[in-house]
This record gives sequence, structure tokens and C-alpha cells, in this order.
Amino acid sequence: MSLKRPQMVLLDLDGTLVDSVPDLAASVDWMMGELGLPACGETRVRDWVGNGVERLVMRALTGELWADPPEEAFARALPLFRTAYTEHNGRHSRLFPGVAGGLEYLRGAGYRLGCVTNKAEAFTLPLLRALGIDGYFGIVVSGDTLPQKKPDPAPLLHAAERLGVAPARALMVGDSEHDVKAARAAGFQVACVSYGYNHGRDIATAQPDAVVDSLEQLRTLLEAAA
Ligand SMILES: O=C(O)COP(=O)(O)O
Ligand SMILES: [Mg+2]
Repeated sequence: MSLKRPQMVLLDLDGTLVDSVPDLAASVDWMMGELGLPACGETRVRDWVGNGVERLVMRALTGELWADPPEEAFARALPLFRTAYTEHNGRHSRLFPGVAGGLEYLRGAGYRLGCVTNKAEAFTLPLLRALGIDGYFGIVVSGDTLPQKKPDPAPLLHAAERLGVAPARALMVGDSEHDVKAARAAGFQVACVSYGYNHGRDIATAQPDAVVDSLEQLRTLLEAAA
């Protein structure tokens, strides 16, 4: 499907701009060690990223995507994870191939840019700075900026309002079904990257308007937009 030319592009963080799994997995595994529990490893953690820090910790404790651990275990685990991730965040996280070129193109072509992530703000801003990409975004909406996270449309609508763009002229670029659902509910167009984290499922099944293999391919997509 071809896109209508947007005025604003909002980019998801984990799995879209940044491969953050090595640092997240190291932090989860340190937390598990402190709790006397077995490590989870990068492969499982990759399938658990995308719904914020609290849900990641719940997934590590239960081994399930949507199960709730006992409250007491969660209350012990969350501060341990936060301590570890404050330490590890950005250490081994890297931009995915094509991100630097893609952001440069988008800025050069005059698109208003924002970052909308479910990652908590205390981790989002240092990570964007560590990777040298904080300067691209006119707005950053983190997982705890508002009471709602993606797949709720509120973070996307908040960014659109702040940047003065109508939802119909906005494009969300993400890696997971939560990005697609949030974009649909907000009345945005949505493109997804094929390389990110989507709980191990092919993102095409979430039916975004387009799938790209690198952010550099956004150029082709946007230049073809009507
Ligand atoms: O789950 C997280 O903490 C971050 O996820 P997102 O950047 O893909 O929204
Ligand atoms: Mg993501």
C-alpha cells in the first residue's frame, strides 16, 4: 500500500532505532541472580521487550507474556532491575544498520520528528544521548510520560498535538503490534521495520501499511507517497 505524504514521523525506540536487548538481558539476568532465580538469556528477553519495564520484569518472573507474578516477588524484583539497567543502559546498545542514515534523511527532508517509546523516561533520555540521536527529536514521549502507554493511542496523539500535526498527516514507525495498534487507534499511518522485536512473530501479520528492512528504505517509501 502506498502512503499519503506525512508531515511528521514518530519513531519507536527499542527494536526500531536501537538494539537494546544485550543491556536489557544483562540487567534481567543480574536481577534474577540476586533473587536466586535462573537467568533468562538474550533470546527470551528479545521476545519480552516492548511493553515497558514493569511488564519485562513480570515476564522474567513468570516466563509468560501476560501472567502476573505474586505482588511481593514483583516488588522485590523491580527496584533490582532498575538499579541494574541504570548501570547497563547504553553500554552494549547499538543503533540498527540504516538508522543514522534514515534519521539524517528525515531531518534533511523537513519532517517533524518525535520518539514515542514504552521505555521509562529515566532510561530513554540517557540512551538517546549515549547514542548521539537525542538532537533529532522535537518531542520524546516515554512509557511513563503519560498514564497510558502504547498500544493506547494517547502517547502518539500527545506528540501530534505538541508538534502541531493532524493525525491523518502523521506516520508511526515501529517494530511491534503495539505500535500498529496505537497508530490505528490514533488515526496515524504506520510502517514497521522487519528486524525488531515483536514477541517472535512476523510483524507483517499485524498488517502495517508498509514493512521496511531498514530506516533508509523510508526514503523510497516517502518519495513515492502521494
Ligand atoms: O518495552 C520497552 O521498555 C520499550 O519498548 P519500545 O521502545 O519498543 O516502545
Ligand atoms: Mg519497539
